[in-house]
Amino acid sequence: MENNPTYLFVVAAALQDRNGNFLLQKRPVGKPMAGLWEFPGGKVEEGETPESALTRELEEELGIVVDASALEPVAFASEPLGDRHLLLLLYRCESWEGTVETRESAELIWVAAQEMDAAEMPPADGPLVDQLKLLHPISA
Ligand SMILES: Nc1nc2c([nH]c(=O)n2[C@H]2C[C@H](O)[C@@H](COP(=O)(O)OP(=O)(O)OP(=O)(O)O)O2)c(=O)[nH]1
Repeated sequence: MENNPTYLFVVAAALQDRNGNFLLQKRPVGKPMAGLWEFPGGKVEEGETPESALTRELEEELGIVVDASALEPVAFASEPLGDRHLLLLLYRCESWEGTVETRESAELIWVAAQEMDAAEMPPADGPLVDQLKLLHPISA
């Protein structure tokens, strides 16, 4: 799908800590939409499932190991992005191995879904944030 000229296929994670806050990272200088806050993740590459792509991205970007079974689908976005069409799958994840730390010099913040409106995010993310606000509190 990565090379499909029509679709940009992206996966992202709403990592949730014990306080119920979610992780956002700042898109680095040099990338499109630099400076906006986003959910960690990235493009699905050829031969990957969405879940294997996301576990790869989380290890590359944050140094954590996530089991695909811990990825809970919560929302998706489907909208034009430049001359392509973005399909973004968002998963919630509450458990991982390792300590979250940026591997790509990105700024990280933990923030409640209810407070995410204050963070400037890509246009596709607004409805995703709305879905996070509706989620039940984290499991015991
Ligand atoms: N990771 C992420 N990407 C998002 C979000 N919202 C949103 O519109 N996007 C878009 C921005 C980009 O066009 C695309 C992700 O591409 P990217 O370039 O960051 O992915 P990547 O990590 O695979 O990057 P690269 O290896 O190509 O440098 O999805 C979001 O919340 N998280």
